Amino acid sequence: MASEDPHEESIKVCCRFRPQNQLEKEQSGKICITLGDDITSVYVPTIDTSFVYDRVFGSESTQKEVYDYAAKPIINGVLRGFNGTVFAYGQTSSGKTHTMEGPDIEDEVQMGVIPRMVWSIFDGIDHAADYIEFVVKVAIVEIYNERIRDLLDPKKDNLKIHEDKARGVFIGEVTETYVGSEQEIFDMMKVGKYNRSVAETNLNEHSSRSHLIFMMTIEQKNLHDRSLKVGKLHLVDLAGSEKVAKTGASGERLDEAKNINRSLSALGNVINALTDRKSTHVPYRDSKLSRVLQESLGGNAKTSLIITCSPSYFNEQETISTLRFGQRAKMIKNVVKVNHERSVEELKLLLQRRDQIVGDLRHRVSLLEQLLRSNGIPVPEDKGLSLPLPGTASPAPVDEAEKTELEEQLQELRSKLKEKSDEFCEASKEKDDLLSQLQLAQNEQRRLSMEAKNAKEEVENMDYERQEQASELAKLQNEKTALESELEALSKNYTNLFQEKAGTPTNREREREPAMCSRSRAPCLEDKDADRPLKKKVSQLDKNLESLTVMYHKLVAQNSGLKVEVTENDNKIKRKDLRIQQLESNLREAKQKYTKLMTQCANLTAMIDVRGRKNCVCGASGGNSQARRSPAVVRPLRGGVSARVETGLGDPVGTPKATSGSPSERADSPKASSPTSSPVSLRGGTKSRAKAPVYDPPSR
Ligand SMILES: Nc1ncnc2c1ncn2[C@@H]1O[C@H](COP(=O)(O)OP(=O)(O)OP(=O)(O)O)[C@@H](O)[C@H]1O
Repeated sequence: MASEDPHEESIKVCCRFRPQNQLEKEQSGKICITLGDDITSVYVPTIDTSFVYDRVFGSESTQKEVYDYAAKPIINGVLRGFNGTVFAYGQTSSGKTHTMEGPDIEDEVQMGVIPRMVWSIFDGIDHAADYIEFVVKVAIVEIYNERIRDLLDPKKDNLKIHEDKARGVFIGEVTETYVGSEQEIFDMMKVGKYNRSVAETNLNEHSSRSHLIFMMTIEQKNLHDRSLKVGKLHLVDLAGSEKVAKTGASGERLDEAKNINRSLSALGNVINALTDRKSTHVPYRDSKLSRVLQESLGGNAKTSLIITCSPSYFNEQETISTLRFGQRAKMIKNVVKVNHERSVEELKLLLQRRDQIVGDLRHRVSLLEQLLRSNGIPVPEDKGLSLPLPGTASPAPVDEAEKTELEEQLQELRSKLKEKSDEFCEASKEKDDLLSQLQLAQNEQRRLSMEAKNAKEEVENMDYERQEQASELAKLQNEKTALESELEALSKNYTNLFQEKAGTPTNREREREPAMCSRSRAPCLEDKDADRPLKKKVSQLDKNLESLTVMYHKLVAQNSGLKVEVTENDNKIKRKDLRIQQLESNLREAKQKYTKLMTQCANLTAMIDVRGRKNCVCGASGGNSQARRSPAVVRPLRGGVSARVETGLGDPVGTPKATSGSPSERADSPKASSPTSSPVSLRGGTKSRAKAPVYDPPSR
C-alpha cells in the first residue's frame, strides 16, 4: 500500500456523564464532580483535581452532540481511506452501550454512534463522485473470557488473532458480510446483539459482560484511474471497568469479572507503555483486547475514546479511575496515513502519459536538431534526454512528491531484485550441492556394481570348482565301490580255493581252522600277502574320499557365504538406485526453481531498466509514471443485489490488508470459507439501494 502524508495525531478523548440513575438517587443523590465552563474540563473536589479532555459532555448532552464531535470526523476519515476507531470505556451502567448503540438503533434521536456512523457512511457513498465504486463489509465479534467469538456465526467461538506484514494485525476466519444498505447492517447488529453474551449483575440488570467490536471495511475504487482506497472502522463497546467486589459476582461471574478486569488492565498497561517515554516495550500481546486494538492505539488509525462516567458520589471511585484512564490515553499519538493502493490500470495510465510526453520531447529534439544543422550550428553529442536541451521549453513541471514516490518504488523494486538474486544464488548453491551429491552417489553406485560383479564371478568360479570336486568325488566313490567288489570277489575265490583244497570243513574243523592253518602255514601266509596291496589301496582310497568330503563341505560353506554377500550387495545397489532417483528429482525441482527465478530476475531487471529510464525521464520532464499493483475488480452496481456472507478473509484489525483482486477472489484464500452471497458494489451518487428484509430477532 502506498502511503499518503503519514502524520502524527493524538487520540481524541471525550468524557460523557450520564444522568443519575434510580439507585444512585436512592443512595444519596450527591454529585461528585463539577463541569468546567470551558466544556473541556471536569473537577473532582474530593481529590482536588481537574481533568482536561477534548470535550466534556454533561448529563443533558444529546446523542447527536456526542456523535458530531467524537465520531463524525472519524467516519469522514474512513471515507477518505484512513483507518478509524471509536471506543467507549467506563464502569458498568455508565452509558457505554447507550453512547455506542443507543436505546434504539432505529430511533433517529436516540440512536448512538454506531447507527449514526452507518447512516453517515451511506450518505458519504451517495454523495461521492459517480466514478467511485464502494464495497462495504461488516463483521461483529465479542471478546468474552479471553476468547474471540464471531457474533455473526457463534459457532466460531475462539477466533485467533494473526499478524503479517501485508495485512497487519487481523482476526483470522472472521465472518465478513457484504452489505448494500443501512438496513442490512442494522439487521446484522440485531443478530449480533442476540448472540452476544449477556449476564445479570446487581449493577445493571442486562449488563454486557464482554467487549463488543463492530468492524466495517469500506473499499472505494476509482473507476477513472482504477486506484483503490481501503478504510477500516472499529467501533468498540468495552465491558464495564468497575471493581470486581462491587459487582457482587461469584463463581463463573467472578471469573468473568476477573477476565474483564485483566483485559482492561492490559489495555491500561498498553496505554501506560505508549505514554511512558522510558518504556521500550508495549505489551499489546497481554490480552486479546489490546492486541485487537493494536492499530488503534499507537498505530495507523484515527482514534476517538469516549469515557463514560456516573456523576454520582456513590460511584466516585470508579469515576475517578475512568477519568484517569482517559487522561492517560489523551497522551497517545497515532501515526495515520491513507491506505491507498495504486491499481495496475492506474499505473498503466501513468506510464502511457509518460510515454506520450517522452515521444513529444523526442520529436521536438529532432526538430530542433534539424534547425540547428540547417543553420550550420553543430549539434552537441547525444547524451540522452536527461540533459536539458538549450532553448527548449520545460515540458512539464517536476512533481517532487511523485518523483519521490517513484524513487521509493524503484528502491522497492531494487530490494525485490536483490531478494530474488539472493534466492537465485541460494538455489544455484543448492543445485550445485545436489549435483555433487548426485556425482558421489553415482560413483558409489559404480563401485558397488563392480563389487557385485566380482562377487558374482567368484560365486560362479566356486560353483564350477564345487561341481568339479563333486564329480571327482563321485568318480572316486565309483572306483572305491569297484575295488570293494573286486576285493570281495577275490576273497570269495580265496575261500573257495581253500575249501576245495581241504574239502568242506565241519564246524569243528572250522573251529580248528587256525590250528590247521598253522599246520599248513605256508599256503595261508601266501594268501594274506596277496590281500595286502589291495587293502592298502582301499585304505588309501578311503583317506582320499575323506579329504575330498571335507573339501566339499568347505566349498559348500564358502558358497553360501558368497551368496549372502551377493544379496547384501544387491540390496545396497537398490538403496543407491533409490537415492539416485531422489537426488535426480531434487535436481529437477531445483532446475525448475532456478529457471523460474531466472525469469523473475529477468522480468525485474527489465522492469527496473524501464523504471530507471522513466525515472530519468521523470527527472528531466517531471512526468509521473509508475506501475506496481495488481488490478482491483469492478463490482456490479448496488441495488437489487443482496448482501453475502464471506468468511475467513482474516481481514486486518486496524490495518487494511494489501487488497488486490476482488473480495470473491480473496474469499478463495486458504483461510476463507465459501461465501454465501456476492459483494455489493455501491456507486457514488447512485440513489437507488437494495433494501434488505427487516430482521425479526428471536425472542430471548
Ligand atoms: N447519557 C445518558 N442519558 C440517559 N440515559 C443514559 C445515558 N447513559 C446511560 N443511560 C442509561 O443508563 C443505563 C445503563 O447504560 P448502559 O447500558 O449504556 O451502560 P453500559 O456502560 O453500557 O453498561 P455495561 O458495561 O454493563 O454494558 C441504561 O438504562 C441507559 O439507558
